[in-house]
Amino acid sequence: MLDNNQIAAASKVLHDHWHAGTKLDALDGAIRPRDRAAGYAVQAALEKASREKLFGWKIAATSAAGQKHINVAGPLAGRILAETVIPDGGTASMQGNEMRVGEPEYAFRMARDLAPRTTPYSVQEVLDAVGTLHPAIEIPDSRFADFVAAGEAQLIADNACAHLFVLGPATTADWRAIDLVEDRPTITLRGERYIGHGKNVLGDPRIALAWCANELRTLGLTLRAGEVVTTGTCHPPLPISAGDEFAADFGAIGKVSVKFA
Ligand SMILES: C[C@H](O)CC(=O)C(=O)O
Repeated sequence: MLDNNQIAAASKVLHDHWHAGTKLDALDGAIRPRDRAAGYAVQAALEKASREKLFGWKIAATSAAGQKHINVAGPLAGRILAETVIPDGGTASMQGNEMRVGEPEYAFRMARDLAPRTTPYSVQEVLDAVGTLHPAIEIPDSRFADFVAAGEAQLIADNACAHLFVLGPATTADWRAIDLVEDRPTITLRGERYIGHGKNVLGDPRIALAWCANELRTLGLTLRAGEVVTTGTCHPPLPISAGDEFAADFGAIGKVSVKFA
């Protein structure tokens, strides 16, 4: 495990690259996290260093395609900072973005805090604390030039590939009655249509949400009222370029879009 100085040094390197829009090959051996716990410790320090308000949480790699994209075996949690949130219909800069993909996602906003616990939360317990469901788009990136080689501990330290995030309006329909497993949003990009599938997200986006609550629980954290959790891409990451518009229509759940400049 890294000591506090090593954690602070690793988070500073990542923070500086994040803000300069530059990439690194790997964290130096002396400050490189080697396991998930060390990765999350660096990520927490990164949040502190940013002095930004926490908007919510992202889950990377809840789908087979997401896992393949960053070469990990299962989900990783990351923080969404307020400065990285773009309004629905707004414009995202491609500057410094090497990953260059857009991802349609299901996002939940918490209505109330989850009470801290030592035992796992059930899916229903977490859902009972949710207020709203939203269509969302994630625009991930990595501070590692070769994110496929970085490994899960470094990817967790680097905030689970968080970069930019677009939250659509809250679903007006009774979202609790919608079958999220069989939901199939349509993504329109450069005149082509792509169909996502709720089932791709850990079998059910609600299971992904509960995974996040339980992952945070093991870190001594809990989901809080107002926080948003975006559950990971429901379609293989779609390549994007400046000039594109990425529009996702989730049917009864609603629509969300972003332009790239
Ligand atoms: C960056 C990767 O595509 C992982 C991810 O953010 C996701 O699966 O969602």
